[in-house]
Amino acid sequence: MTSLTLTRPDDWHLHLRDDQALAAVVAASARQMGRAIIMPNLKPPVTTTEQALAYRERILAALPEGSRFEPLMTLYLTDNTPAEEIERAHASGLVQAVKLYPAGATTNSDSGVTDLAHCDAAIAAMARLGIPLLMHGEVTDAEIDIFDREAVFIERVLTPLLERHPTLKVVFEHITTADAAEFVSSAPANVGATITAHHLLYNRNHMLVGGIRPHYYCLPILKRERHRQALLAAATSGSPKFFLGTDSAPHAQGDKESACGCAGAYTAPAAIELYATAFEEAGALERLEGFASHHGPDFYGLPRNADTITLVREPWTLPESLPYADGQRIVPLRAGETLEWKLKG
Ligand SMILES: NC(=O)N[C@@H](CC(=O)O)C(=O)O
Ligand SMILES: [Zn+2]
Ligand SMILES: [Zn+2]
Repeated sequence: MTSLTLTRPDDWHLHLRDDQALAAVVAASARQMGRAIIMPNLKPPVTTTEQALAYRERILAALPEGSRFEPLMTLYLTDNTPAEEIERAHASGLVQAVKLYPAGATTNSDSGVTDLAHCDAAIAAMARLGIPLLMHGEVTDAEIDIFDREAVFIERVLTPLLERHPTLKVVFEHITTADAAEFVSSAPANVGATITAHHLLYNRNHMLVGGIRPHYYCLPILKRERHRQALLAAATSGSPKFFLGTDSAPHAQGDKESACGCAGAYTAPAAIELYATAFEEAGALERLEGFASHHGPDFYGLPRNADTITLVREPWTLPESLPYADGQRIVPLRAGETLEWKLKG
């Protein structure tokens, strides 16, 4: 196969940051994706509908001329989010989901939820209004090993939540384990999951063998090969529960290449090409369109995109770094390496 045309994909998990960083990264997603679910973990976090709508305006203002990219906004759930805020979000028509960060789990999650019991009224409103809860699915207890935090989250947080709110739409974000893939596969239709390109392409050896490679460090952390294989099987299974969410998470080069480096992989510049690489490796390129372009909008109850993109088999090399905020640079995942597939146009 030398060319592949797909319904235009959407990114169901994207970090765009703000200000100069936003201006530096938004075009990379807008040229590939029709829409994206925009993560609310800014400093300070996007906790109200009013803030989400203002952030949306800043994103639209940062887009290249003529772009039709649509940011789908989210609210950052806190211990104090009132049910009325969920109602305002729903009434706006522009806020599509609410994001759960367990307090301290990841980048800018300090204002996150300490115990879901505090959020019961807000979650009941979400279940009633059909607003999905997007979850960073890791526990944060110091005694739980970082490689086990996702599996323990299923047992301690996700299972009891779904018992209490069985009709709540839940997206288990950026899943990284066989445990999560199995849980979602056997859950009812209101439970879906996003899978990143980097978790389909890499295991923890890529990050740690022959030197520590900070650009592969993200949360949830890369797992062992058995888990990567389970994620590939889920993504290429054709199941409508699994869809594309890059979790492209830009951090300046200096903040990654540091004695205490930030978590996050910047994959937006070659997102669809990275997914095509993973699907081809699994011998399942014909399943890419469902995963990238159909399952997400179907889950969210939104129309599929009406236009298409074309990938061509044309090797190209990702730049070593790209311009970022305040004169800094940013290193995309696979920097300086060659990709077989290239987005046309
Ligand atoms: N994935 C990451 O490693 N980092 C994300 C936060 C997140 O999605 O957990 C970020 O905002 O940098
Ligand atoms: Zn996360
Ligand atoms: Zn993320």
